[in-house]
Amino acid sequence: MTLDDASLQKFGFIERPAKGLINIDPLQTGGILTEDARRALVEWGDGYSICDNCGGVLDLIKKPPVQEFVHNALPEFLGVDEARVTHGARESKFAVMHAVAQEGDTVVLDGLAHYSSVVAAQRARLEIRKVPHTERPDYYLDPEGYGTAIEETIAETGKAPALALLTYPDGNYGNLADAKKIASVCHEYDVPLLLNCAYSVGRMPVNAKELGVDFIAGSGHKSMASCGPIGVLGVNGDYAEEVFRKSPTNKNKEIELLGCTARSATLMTMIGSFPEVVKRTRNWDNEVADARWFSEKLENLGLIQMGQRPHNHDLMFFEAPNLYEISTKVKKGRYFLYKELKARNIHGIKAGLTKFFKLSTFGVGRENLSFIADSFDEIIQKYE
Ligand SMILES: Cc1ncc(COP(=O)(O)O)c(C=O)c1O
Repeated sequence: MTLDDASLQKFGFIERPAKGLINIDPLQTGGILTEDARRALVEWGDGYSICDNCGGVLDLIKKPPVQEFVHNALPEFLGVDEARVTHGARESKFAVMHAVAQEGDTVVLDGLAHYSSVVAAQRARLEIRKVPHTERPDYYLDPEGYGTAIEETIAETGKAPALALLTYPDGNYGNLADAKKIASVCHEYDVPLLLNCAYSVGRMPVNAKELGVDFIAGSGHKSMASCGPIGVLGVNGDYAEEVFRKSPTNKNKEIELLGCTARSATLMTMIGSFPEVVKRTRNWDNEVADARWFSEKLENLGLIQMGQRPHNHDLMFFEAPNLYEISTKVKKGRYFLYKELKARNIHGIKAGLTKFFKLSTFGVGRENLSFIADSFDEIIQKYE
Protein backbone atom coordinates (compact mmCIF):
# COMPACT_ATOMS: atom_id res chain seq x y z
CA MET A 1 0.00 0.00 0.00
CA THR A 2 1.31 3.44 -0.86
CA LEU A 3 0.59 6.00 1.82
CA ASP A 4 -0.46 8.74 -0.57
CA ASP A 5 -3.06 11.37 0.36
CA ALA A 6 -5.90 9.42 -1.29
CA SER A 7 -5.24 6.19 0.58
CA LEU A 8 -4.83 8.06 3.88
CA GLN A 9 -8.33 9.46 3.53
CA LYS A 10 -9.96 6.33 4.90
CA PHE A 11 -8.23 6.88 8.23
CA GLY A 12 -8.59 9.83 10.60
CA PHE A 13 -11.74 10.31 12.69
CA ILE A 14 -14.28 7.57 12.13
CA GLU A 15 -17.79 7.68 13.51
CA ARG A 16 -19.09 4.57 15.27
CA PRO A 17 -22.15 3.16 13.49
CA ALA A 18 -23.64 1.54 16.63
CA LYS A 19 -23.53 4.79 18.63
CA GLY A 20 -26.66 5.59 20.61
CA LEU A 21 -28.46 2.30 19.99
CA ILE A 22 -30.02 0.22 22.78
CA ASN A 23 -27.16 -2.10 23.59
CA ILE A 24 -27.57 -5.70 24.81
CA ASP A 25 -24.16 -6.98 23.70
CA PRO A 26 -22.72 -8.87 26.69
CA LEU A 27 -19.25 -7.63 25.79
CA GLN A 28 -20.35 -4.02 25.90
CA THR A 29 -23.09 -3.29 28.45
CA GLY A 30 -20.73 -3.04 31.45
CA GLY A 31 -18.08 -1.03 29.62
CA ILE A 32 -20.18 1.95 28.59
CA LEU A 33 -18.46 5.05 29.94
CA THR A 34 -20.00 7.26 32.59
CA GLU A 35 -20.12 10.98 31.82
CA ASP A 36 -17.08 11.61 34.04
CA ALA A 37 -15.14 8.89 32.26
CA ARG A 38 -16.10 10.34 28.87
CA ARG A 39 -14.66 13.69 29.96
CA ALA A 40 -11.57 11.98 31.38
CA LEU A 41 -10.99 10.24 28.05
CA VAL A 42 -10.47 13.55 26.30
CA GLU A 43 -8.75 15.28 29.23
CA TRP A 44 -6.13 12.51 29.64
CA GLY A 45 -5.98 11.36 26.03
CA ASP A 46 -2.49 12.67 25.36
CA GLY A 47 0.10 9.90 25.58
CA TYR A 48 1.80 9.67 28.98
CA SER A 49 -0.25 12.57 30.35
CA ILE A 50 -0.60 10.53 33.55
CA CYS A 51 3.15 10.90 34.06
CA ASP A 52 3.13 14.70 34.72
CA ASN A 53 3.92 14.05 38.38
CA CYS A 54 5.35 10.54 38.32
CA GLY A 55 8.31 9.74 40.54
CA GLY A 56 9.10 6.48 38.73
CA VAL A 57 6.30 4.19 39.91
CA LEU A 58 3.01 4.69 38.11
CA ASP A 59 0.82 3.27 40.84
CA LEU A 60 2.41 5.60 43.40
CA ILE A 61 1.45 8.80 41.55
CA LYS A 62 -0.25 11.11 44.04
CA LYS A 63 -1.60 13.69 41.59
CA PRO A 64 -4.00 12.57 40.14
CA PRO A 65 -4.74 10.16 43.04
CA VAL A 66 -3.54 6.93 41.40
CA GLN A 67 -1.85 5.74 44.57
CA GLU A 68 -4.99 6.17 46.62
CA PHE A 69 -7.02 4.40 43.94
CA VAL A 70 -4.68 1.44 43.47
CA HIS A 71 -3.48 0.96 47.04
CA ASN A 72 -6.54 1.92 49.09
CA ALA A 73 -9.75 2.01 47.06
CA LEU A 74 -9.18 -1.06 44.82
CA PRO A 75 -8.08 -3.44 47.62
CA GLU A 76 -11.15 -2.44 49.60
CA PHE A 77 -13.40 -2.86 46.55
CA LEU A 78 -11.99 -6.29 45.62
CA GLY A 79 -11.45 -7.61 49.15
CA VAL A 80 -7.73 -8.20 48.73
CA ASP A 81 -4.45 -7.32 50.43
CA GLU A 82 -2.80 -5.89 47.30
CA ALA A 83 -4.19 -4.69 43.99
CA ARG A 84 -2.81 -3.42 40.72
CA VAL A 85 -4.19 -2.16 37.44
CA THR A 86 -3.34 -4.25 34.36
CA HIS A 87 -4.22 -4.11 30.67
CA GLY A 88 -7.16 -6.51 31.05
CA ALA A 89 -8.44 -9.63 32.77
CA ARG A 90 -6.27 -11.78 30.53
CA GLU A 91 -3.12 -9.88 31.47
CA SER A 92 -4.06 -10.27 35.15
CA LYS A 93 -4.48 -14.02 34.68
CA PHE A 94 -1.24 -14.35 32.75
CA ALA A 95 0.70 -12.39 35.41
CA VAL A 96 -0.54 -14.76 38.14
CA MET A 97 0.10 -17.92 36.10
CA HIS A 98 3.55 -16.78 35.08
CA ALA A 99 4.47 -15.81 38.64
CA VAL A 100 3.23 -18.83 40.59
CA ALA A 101 3.80 -21.69 38.13
CA GLN A 102 6.86 -23.21 36.51
CA GLU A 103 6.98 -24.33 32.90
CA GLY A 104 5.19 -27.69 32.56
CA ASP A 105 3.10 -27.28 35.71
CA THR A 106 -0.63 -27.84 35.47
CA VAL A 107 -3.38 -25.26 35.82
CA VAL A 108 -6.91 -26.49 36.47
CA LEU A 109 -9.61 -24.54 34.60
CA ASP A 110 -13.39 -24.82 34.74
CA GLY A 111 -14.80 -26.45 31.62
CA LEU A 112 -16.47 -23.18 30.63
CA ALA A 113 -13.26 -21.13 30.95
CA HIS A 114 -12.83 -18.26 28.49
CA TYR A 115 -10.29 -18.70 25.69
CA SER A 116 -8.18 -15.95 27.24
CA SER A 117 -7.57 -18.18 30.29
CA VAL A 118 -6.45 -20.94 27.96
CA VAL A 119 -4.02 -18.80 25.97
CA ALA A 120 -2.72 -17.17 29.16
CA ALA A 121 -1.85 -20.66 30.42
CA GLN A 122 -0.29 -21.58 27.07
CA ARG A 123 1.76 -18.38 27.05
CA ALA A 124 3.03 -19.32 30.52
CA ARG A 125 3.86 -22.78 29.11
CA LEU A 126 1.49 -24.64 31.42
CA GLU A 127 -0.49 -27.83 30.96
CA ILE A 128 -4.27 -27.43 31.18
CA ARG A 129 -6.72 -29.77 32.88
CA LYS A 130 -10.41 -28.93 32.70
CA VAL A 131 -13.13 -29.58 35.27
CA PRO A 132 -16.15 -30.97 33.42
CA HIS A 133 -19.62 -29.48 33.68
CA THR A 134 -23.03 -30.99 32.96
CA GLU A 135 -24.51 -30.45 29.51
CA ARG A 136 -27.63 -28.64 28.34
CA PRO A 137 -29.68 -27.10 29.89
CA ASP A 138 -27.86 -26.34 33.17
CA TYR A 139 -24.12 -26.47 32.38
CA TYR A 140 -23.64 -27.01 36.11
CA LEU A 141 -20.12 -27.10 37.55
CA ASP A 142 -19.71 -29.43 40.53
CA PRO A 143 -17.19 -27.98 43.03
CA GLU A 144 -15.99 -31.52 43.80
CA GLY A 145 -14.80 -31.71 40.20
CA TYR A 146 -11.86 -29.52 41.25
CA GLY A 147 -10.83 -32.14 43.83
CA THR A 148 -11.00 -34.85 41.18
CA ALA A 149 -8.97 -32.80 38.68
CA ILE A 150 -6.33 -32.06 41.31
CA GLU A 151 -6.09 -35.71 42.35
CA GLU A 152 -5.82 -36.84 38.73
CA THR A 153 -3.03 -34.32 38.15
CA ILE A 154 -1.13 -35.60 41.18
CA ALA A 155 -1.62 -39.23 40.12
CA GLU A 156 -0.40 -38.56 36.58
CA THR A 157 2.42 -36.09 37.17
CA GLY A 158 3.41 -36.63 40.80
CA LYS A 159 2.85 -32.92 41.42
CA ALA A 160 -0.18 -30.87 42.46
CA PRO A 161 -1.42 -28.22 40.01
CA ALA A 162 0.24 -24.84 40.54
CA LEU A 163 -3.09 -23.03 40.27
CA ALA A 164 -6.81 -23.47 39.77
CA LEU A 165 -9.08 -20.99 38.03
CA LEU A 166 -12.83 -20.44 38.07
CA THR A 167 -14.69 -18.22 35.61
CA TYR A 168 -17.19 -16.27 37.73
CA PRO A 169 -19.60 -16.13 36.01
CA ASP A 170 -18.73 -18.04 32.86
CA GLY A 171 -18.94 -16.00 29.68
CA ASN A 172 -21.48 -18.19 27.86
CA TYR A 173 -24.34 -18.96 30.24
CA GLY A 174 -23.72 -16.42 33.01
CA ASN A 175 -23.60 -19.18 35.63
CA LEU A 176 -22.17 -18.29 39.03
CA ALA A 177 -20.61 -21.46 40.42
CA ASP A 178 -20.06 -21.98 44.15
CA ALA A 179 -16.74 -20.11 44.36
CA LYS A 180 -16.48 -20.42 48.13
CA LYS A 181 -16.82 -24.17 48.03
CA ILE A 182 -14.40 -24.47 45.11
CA ALA A 183 -11.83 -22.36 47.02
CA SER A 184 -12.12 -24.64 50.02
CA VAL A 185 -11.79 -27.79 47.86
CA CYS A 186 -8.65 -26.37 46.20
CA HIS A 187 -7.18 -25.30 49.53
CA GLU A 188 -7.51 -28.85 50.89
CA TYR A 189 -4.72 -29.62 48.41
CA ASP A 190 -2.88 -26.29 48.96
CA VAL A 191 -3.76 -25.23 45.41
CA PRO A 192 -4.47 -21.47 45.15
CA LEU A 193 -7.59 -20.31 43.31
CA LEU A 194 -7.80 -17.47 40.80
CA LEU A 195 -11.27 -16.07 40.17
CA ASN A 196 -11.82 -14.68 36.68
CA CYS A 197 -14.31 -11.90 37.39
CA ALA A 198 -14.32 -10.26 33.96
CA TYR A 199 -18.14 -10.38 34.05
CA SER A 200 -18.60 -9.63 37.75
CA VAL A 201 -16.18 -7.09 39.25
CA GLY A 202 -17.79 -3.72 38.56
CA ARG A 203 -21.29 -5.16 38.07
CA MET A 204 -22.01 -7.09 41.24
CA PRO A 205 -20.47 -7.24 44.72
CA VAL A 206 -17.46 -9.58 44.74
CA ASN A 207 -15.12 -9.87 47.69
CA ALA A 208 -12.13 -12.16 47.30
CA LYS A 209 -11.61 -12.56 51.05
CA GLU A 210 -15.23 -13.43 51.71
CA LEU A 211 -15.07 -16.06 48.97
CA GLY A 212 -11.69 -17.30 50.22
CA VAL A 213 -9.93 -16.90 46.87
CA ASP A 214 -6.28 -16.03 46.46
CA PHE A 215 -6.39 -14.03 43.23
CA ILE A 216 -9.05 -12.03 41.46
CA ALA A 217 -8.95 -10.71 37.89
CA GLY A 218 -11.35 -8.06 36.56
CA SER A 219 -11.87 -6.29 33.27
CA GLY A 220 -12.27 -2.52 33.13
CA HIS A 221 -13.58 -2.37 29.55
CA LYS A 222 -16.01 -5.22 30.17
CA SER A 223 -17.44 -4.40 33.57
CA MET A 224 -16.00 -1.21 35.08
CA ALA A 225 -17.22 1.46 32.65
CA SER A 226 -13.69 2.06 31.36
CA CYS A 227 -12.17 2.54 27.94
CA GLY A 228 -9.90 -0.42 27.31
CA PRO A 229 -7.62 -2.03 27.47
CA ILE A 230 -7.59 -2.08 31.24
CA GLY A 231 -8.10 -4.62 34.00
CA VAL A 232 -7.55 -5.14 37.69
CA LEU A 233 -5.69 -7.75 39.65
CA GLY A 234 -6.08 -8.47 43.35
CA VAL A 235 -3.86 -10.77 45.39
CA ASN A 236 -4.22 -12.10 48.92
CA GLY A 237 -1.62 -13.18 51.46
CA ASP A 238 1.98 -14.07 50.68
CA TYR A 239 1.25 -14.51 46.98
CA ALA A 240 1.53 -10.73 46.62
CA GLU A 241 5.29 -10.91 47.12
CA GLU A 242 5.62 -13.46 44.33
CA VAL A 243 3.30 -11.79 41.84
CA PHE A 244 4.55 -8.25 42.44
CA ARG A 245 8.24 -9.07 42.81
CA LYS A 246 10.56 -6.32 41.66
CA SER A 247 13.35 -6.33 39.14
CA PRO A 248 16.81 -6.83 40.66
CA THR A 249 18.20 -4.21 38.27
CA ASN A 250 15.37 -1.68 38.01
CA LYS A 251 14.47 -1.80 41.63
CA ASN A 252 11.10 -0.08 41.65
CA LYS A 253 9.69 -1.89 38.60
CA GLU A 254 7.49 -4.95 39.03
CA ILE A 255 8.49 -7.68 36.60
CA GLU A 256 5.13 -9.30 35.86
CA LEU A 257 3.67 -5.87 35.09
CA LEU A 258 6.62 -4.95 32.84
CA GLY A 259 7.17 -1.90 35.05
CA CYS A 260 4.07 0.10 34.16
CA THR A 261 0.67 -1.02 32.92
CA ALA A 262 -2.43 0.99 31.96
CA ARG A 263 -1.57 4.65 31.54
CA SER A 264 -3.33 7.95 31.01
CA ALA A 265 -6.77 7.71 29.33
CA THR A 266 -7.51 4.07 30.15
CA LEU A 267 -6.65 4.48 33.82
CA MET A 268 -8.30 7.88 34.16
CA THR A 269 -11.56 6.56 32.71
CA MET A 270 -11.52 3.75 35.27
CA ILE A 271 -10.93 6.29 38.03
CA GLY A 272 -13.54 8.60 36.49
CA SER A 273 -16.21 5.88 36.58
CA PHE A 274 -15.20 4.38 39.90
CA PRO A 275 -17.69 6.24 42.15
CA GLU A 276 -20.59 5.19 39.92
CA VAL A 277 -19.23 1.68 39.53
CA VAL A 278 -19.06 1.20 43.30
CA LYS A 279 -22.61 2.51 43.63
CA ARG A 280 -24.00 0.37 40.82
CA THR A 281 -22.73 -2.83 42.46
CA ARG A 282 -25.08 -1.94 45.34
CA ASN A 283 -27.95 -2.03 42.86
CA TRP A 284 -27.16 -5.60 41.82
CA ASP A 285 -30.37 -7.13 43.20
CA ASN A 286 -32.35 -4.90 40.84
CA GLU A 287 -30.17 -5.94 37.91
CA VAL A 288 -30.83 -9.61 38.70
CA ALA A 289 -34.55 -8.89 39.00
CA ASP A 290 -34.45 -7.20 35.56
CA ALA A 291 -32.62 -10.18 34.05
CA ARG A 292 -35.18 -12.64 35.44
CA TRP A 293 -38.09 -10.49 34.33
CA PHE A 294 -36.69 -10.23 30.80
CA SER A 295 -35.91 -13.95 30.64
CA GLU A 296 -39.52 -14.74 31.55
CA LYS A 297 -40.77 -12.35 28.87
CA LEU A 298 -38.67 -14.06 26.17
CA GLU A 299 -39.63 -17.53 27.39
CA ASN A 300 -43.29 -16.57 27.04
CA LEU A 301 -42.48 -15.96 23.38
CA GLY A 302 -41.06 -19.47 22.93
CA LEU A 303 -37.37 -18.88 23.63
CA ILE A 304 -35.59 -21.00 26.23
CA GLN A 305 -32.99 -19.66 28.66
CA MET A 306 -30.10 -22.00 29.37
CA GLY A 307 -27.93 -22.11 32.50
CA GLN A 308 -28.96 -21.40 36.09
CA ARG A 309 -32.65 -20.93 36.74
CA PRO A 310 -33.77 -18.67 38.21
CA HIS A 311 -30.84 -16.79 36.74
CA ASN A 312 -28.40 -14.84 38.90
CA HIS A 313 -26.66 -12.65 36.31
CA ASP A 314 -27.44 -10.25 33.47
CA LEU A 315 -25.57 -12.42 30.94
CA MET A 316 -27.98 -14.96 29.52
CA PHE A 317 -27.93 -17.57 26.78
CA PHE A 318 -31.11 -18.33 24.85
CA GLU A 319 -32.14 -21.03 22.46
CA ALA A 320 -34.71 -19.79 19.98
CA PRO A 321 -36.14 -22.69 17.92
CA ASN A 322 -38.94 -20.47 16.57
CA LEU A 323 -36.53 -17.77 15.30
CA TYR A 324 -34.36 -20.46 13.75
CA GLU A 325 -37.38 -21.94 12.01
CA ILE A 326 -38.22 -18.53 10.56
CA SER A 327 -34.63 -18.06 9.37
CA THR A 328 -34.89 -21.23 7.27
CA LYS A 329 -37.86 -19.80 5.37
CA VAL A 330 -37.28 -16.09 4.87
CA LYS A 331 -35.36 -14.36 2.10
CA LYS A 332 -32.86 -12.67 4.40
CA GLY A 333 -32.09 -16.09 5.91
CA ARG A 334 -30.22 -16.13 9.17
CA TYR A 335 -29.59 -12.36 9.03
CA PHE A 336 -33.28 -11.55 9.39
CA LEU A 337 -33.19 -11.20 13.19
CA TYR A 338 -30.18 -8.90 13.19
CA LYS A 339 -31.80 -6.72 10.53
CA GLU A 340 -35.17 -6.57 12.30
CA LEU A 341 -33.53 -5.62 15.61
CA LYS A 342 -31.31 -3.06 13.92
CA ALA A 343 -34.36 -1.47 12.34
CA ARG A 344 -35.64 -0.99 15.89
CA ASN A 345 -32.32 0.50 17.12
CA ILE A 346 -31.41 -2.62 19.10
CA HIS A 347 -27.76 -3.65 18.97
CA GLY A 348 -25.90 -6.60 20.42
CA ILE A 349 -27.09 -9.93 19.07
CA LYS A 350 -24.48 -11.04 16.59
CA ALA A 351 -25.41 -10.82 12.92
CA GLY A 352 -26.40 -14.24 11.57
CA LEU A 353 -27.39 -15.81 14.90
CA THR A 354 -30.94 -17.07 15.41
CA LYS A 355 -30.79 -20.56 16.91
CA PHE A 356 -28.67 -19.67 19.96
CA PHE A 357 -27.45 -16.33 21.19
CA LYS A 358 -26.42 -14.57 24.33
CA LEU A 359 -27.33 -11.12 25.52
CA SER A 360 -26.96 -8.91 28.56
CA THR A 361 -29.58 -6.84 30.35
CA PHE A 362 -27.03 -4.93 32.46
CA GLY A 363 -27.93 -1.27 32.88
CA VAL A 364 -30.52 -1.46 30.09
CA GLY A 365 -33.45 -0.68 32.38
CA ARG A 366 -37.04 -1.95 32.42
CA GLU A 367 -38.33 0.50 29.84
CA ASN A 368 -35.82 -0.51 27.19
CA LEU A 369 -36.07 -4.18 28.15
CA SER A 370 -39.79 -3.98 27.71
CA PHE A 371 -39.30 -2.41 24.29
CA ILE A 372 -36.86 -5.19 23.33
CA ALA A 373 -39.27 -7.93 24.48
CA ASP A 374 -42.11 -6.28 22.54
CA SER A 375 -39.83 -6.09 19.50
CA PHE A 376 -39.14 -9.84 19.66
CA ASP A 377 -42.89 -10.42 19.92
CA GLU A 378 -43.52 -8.21 16.89
CA ILE A 379 -40.81 -9.89 14.82
CA ILE A 380 -42.08 -13.39 15.64
CA GLN A 381 -45.65 -12.42 14.80
CA LYS A 382 -44.59 -10.73 11.58
CA TYR A 383 -43.08 -13.94 10.19
CA GLU A 384 -45.18 -16.65 11.78
C1 LIG B 1 -15.34 -14.68 30.73
C2 LIG B 1 -14.31 -13.75 30.18
N1 LIG B 1 -13.11 -13.65 30.76
C3 LIG B 1 -12.15 -12.84 30.29
C4 LIG B 1 -12.34 -12.06 29.20
C5 LIG B 1 -11.24 -11.19 28.72
O1 LIG B 1 -11.25 -9.94 29.33
P1 LIG B 1 -10.17 -8.87 28.91
O2 LIG B 1 -10.54 -8.35 27.57
O3 LIG B 1 -10.24 -7.84 29.98
O4 LIG B 1 -8.85 -9.57 28.89
C6 LIG B 1 -13.56 -12.11 28.56
C7 LIG B 1 -13.78 -11.28 27.36
O5 LIG B 1 -14.65 -11.51 26.55
C8 LIG B 1 -14.57 -12.98 29.05
O6 LIG B 1 -15.75 -13.09 28.46
